[in-house]
Amino acid sequence: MSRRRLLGTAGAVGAGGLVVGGLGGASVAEAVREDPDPLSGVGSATVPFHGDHQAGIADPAQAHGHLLAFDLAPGADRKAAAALLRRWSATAAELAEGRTPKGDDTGIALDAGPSSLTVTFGFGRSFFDRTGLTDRRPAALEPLPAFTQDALDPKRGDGDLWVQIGADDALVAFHALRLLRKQAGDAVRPRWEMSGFNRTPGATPRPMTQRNLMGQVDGTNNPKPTDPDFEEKIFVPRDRKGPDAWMAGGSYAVVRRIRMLLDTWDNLPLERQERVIGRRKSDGAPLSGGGETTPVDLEKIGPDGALAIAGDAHVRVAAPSANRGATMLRRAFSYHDGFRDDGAPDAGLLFVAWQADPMKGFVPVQRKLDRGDGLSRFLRHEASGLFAVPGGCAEGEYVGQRLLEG
Ligand SMILES: C=CC1=C(C)c2cc3[nH]c(cc4nc(cc5[nH]c(cc1n2)c(C)c5CCC(=O)O)C(CCC(=O)O)=C4C)c(C)c3C=C
Ligand SMILES: [Fe+2]
Repeated sequence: MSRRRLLGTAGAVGAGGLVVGGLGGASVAEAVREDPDPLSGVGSATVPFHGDHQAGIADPAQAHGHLLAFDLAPGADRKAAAALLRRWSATAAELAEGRTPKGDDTGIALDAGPSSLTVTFGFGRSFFDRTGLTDRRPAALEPLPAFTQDALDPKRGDGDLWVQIGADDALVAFHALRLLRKQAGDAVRPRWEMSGFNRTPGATPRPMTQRNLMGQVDGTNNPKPTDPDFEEKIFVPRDRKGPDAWMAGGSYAVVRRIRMLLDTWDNLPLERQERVIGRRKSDGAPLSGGGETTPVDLEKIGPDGALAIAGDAHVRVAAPSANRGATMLRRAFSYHDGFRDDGAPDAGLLFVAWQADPMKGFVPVQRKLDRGDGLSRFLRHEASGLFAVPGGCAEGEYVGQRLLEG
């Protein structure tokens, strides 16, 4: 405690500095660093909450993630939902800046900086009926079609409200989860929660594309914010008109819990693993040649006279060029929830795909993968959700305000 001072009043020290949170009970004074040690790069990194788009979409996926869905409690109406989103937005904005919301006595994130915390809010299809807003429900929220290989658990899918939390520190991420849950009180009932992870920044000698639990470099051919058509493919146009004009600047999130049959996969020889994806495992380079970022050549014939990228290789079947340009931004977290009764790991990918319209992103691609993807033998789609994620808000506003007050 040598560098700390106990304050008799509640208060938070702002961004850049830090500190915050109480030490336990509500009557306990808050501990504040008088002369804080500088934060590491990871701890001090911030992602602004306010902006045209919500945070947690086009920025890199963090090391820790929580995906949560809530249903509105019986009797909670549009007004209650508006009050909740106002409160949640204010809290998310404060946390993203490294400030502690008034009254936070958890102490969970004490000492830590914002660590690239993002909180992203979305609405599920059922939200609109529950709040009397059915006529404002976007057509894009039509339920996803059933895919033949789906084995979905409805209790772990969909929901009225969806929250995605990401941070490069596990306690910072949990802190946000804890506060948002507390603030929601009786207005909502938790429906499902899934937690996941990615590689921690700084764990590799240089920044690299993530690896998934199958060991593959995953994310290479994602659309980039610098691509000329990125905005158009991923976000709803800013000049959107009609009943869902409130979605301007927003995006649609498809969330799939995809279990990997890791024991089966790990028994597959390397060469066959690479054939299934169409890329090298070591560095993610396409089997058609070059390095990780070399464009995939789907026409290339190998020395054996066969296609270098097999007919059922995942990258061939999923490629935009094979799906009339269908494009999505994949921003996933790995998960491991212990072991199943048969001893196999309950592990895989919390796959989150972002697009301006699911019918021009996830749906056509998944239809094709469902039929002809070599990777699907090693996967089980176990839960699914589709959420309308409104555009970002300015300071003093809240996410979803145009819907809830428009
Ligand atoms: C419906 C869309 C997709 C699902 C579901 C999906 C699941 C899934 N994918 C991997 C691993 C990799 N996917 C890769 C590329 C890739 N995947 C999709 C779509 C879905 N994947 C697309 C559109 C692409 C890009 C295709 C292209 O344009 O080349 C790759 C290669 C590296 C990369 O580009 O990211 C890997 C590896 C897993 C493990 C998985 C389910 C658990
Ligand atoms: Fe994929």
